[in-house]
Amino acid sequence: MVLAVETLGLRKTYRAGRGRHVAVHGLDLQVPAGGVHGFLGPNGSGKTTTIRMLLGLVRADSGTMRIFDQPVPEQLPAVVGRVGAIVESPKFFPAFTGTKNLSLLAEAIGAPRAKVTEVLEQTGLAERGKDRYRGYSLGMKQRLAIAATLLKSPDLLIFDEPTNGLDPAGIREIRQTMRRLGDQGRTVLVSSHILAEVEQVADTVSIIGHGRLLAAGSVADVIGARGAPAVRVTVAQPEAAAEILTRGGLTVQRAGAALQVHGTDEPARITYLLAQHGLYVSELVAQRADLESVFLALTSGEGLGDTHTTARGRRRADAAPAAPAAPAAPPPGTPVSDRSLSTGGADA
Ligand SMILES: Nc1ncnc2c1ncn2[C@@H]1O[C@H](COP(=O)(O)OP(=O)(O)OP(=O)(O)O)[C@@H](O)[C@H]1O
Repeated sequence: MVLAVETLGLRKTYRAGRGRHVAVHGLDLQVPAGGVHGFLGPNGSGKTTTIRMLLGLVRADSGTMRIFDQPVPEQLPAVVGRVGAIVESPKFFPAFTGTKNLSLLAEAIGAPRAKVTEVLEQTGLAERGKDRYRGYSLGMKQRLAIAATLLKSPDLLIFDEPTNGLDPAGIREIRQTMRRLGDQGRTVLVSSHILAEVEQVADTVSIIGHGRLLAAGSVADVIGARGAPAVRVTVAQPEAAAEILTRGGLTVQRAGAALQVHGTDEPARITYLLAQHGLYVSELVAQRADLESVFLALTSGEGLGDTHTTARGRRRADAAPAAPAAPAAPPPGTPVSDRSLSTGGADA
């Protein structure tokens, strides 16, 4: 597999009080060349720090990084022409049109004028190029930022949370733009903590928590390996029901007032176990496995997972990261170590 980006044992610590906080913790990342790669993790899991290290904006403590097989940051000047990134909101002149803003940038980097029209088309802004930037919606502003990165025809595009603050229509536009770029054979590395949008657009994903890789591979592989279907159960006494189902060998998570039950795809087994103890369900919904459920299971304890009951019936509000009750063996093409699935949080 040809890789656009590869990191090995990447580590970054920041000073925190008298000690150090581990932001990126021995991260092994592999981004295949061509297509859209979702770089997923909860807030504070180390996505931005990783991207900033790749772009030479922050120095790594240890580990290696390669972009298109060139070691970076050492060889960054050799590959930077092939890389376009949006890490922070770029600055445009509000009183100038989109076209004018892009023309100025094109001139600055020596890109041909025809390129401006081309990138406006690629980002779906052709119709609005003559409008002033200050009248653009947030989604259009973000697409203009993407258009600006496309001026130099990069092979690798790195977007850090590109849909932050956008409404659903804006999110869809960015998603379509990323998909179009991936279909053109470019590599799009997009970080996000919003699963639904990434699941629809990504070919492959890496999921991180506390700066470690928790799962990676194609979206189908990652869901297939860990996204066992769940059943959502609403019952009058959820605490008692959770105990009973856990004793019955099922894995139970609290999901608001309801329970999320893994370990069986037979809802009848759940009703049977509960009815034996005089508990009757008011609602039972079999749920499709998706990236979101995998993500929540892998990152429970990272601040996103719900309180859940363990096999011993203990309630843990802050379980160790990556603690699905029975982690499946990593499927082929899933460079995940058991260590990263079973160890605790950052050891700053
Ligand atoms: N300059 C810095 N100094 C100190 N700590 C930092 C710095 N930058 C990031 N951190 C810490 O490092 C950890 C990782 O942060 P990072 O921004 O990389 O995560 P993230 O996954 O991108 O999160 P988000 O989605 O919120 O942007 C966090 O605990 C953060 O507080």
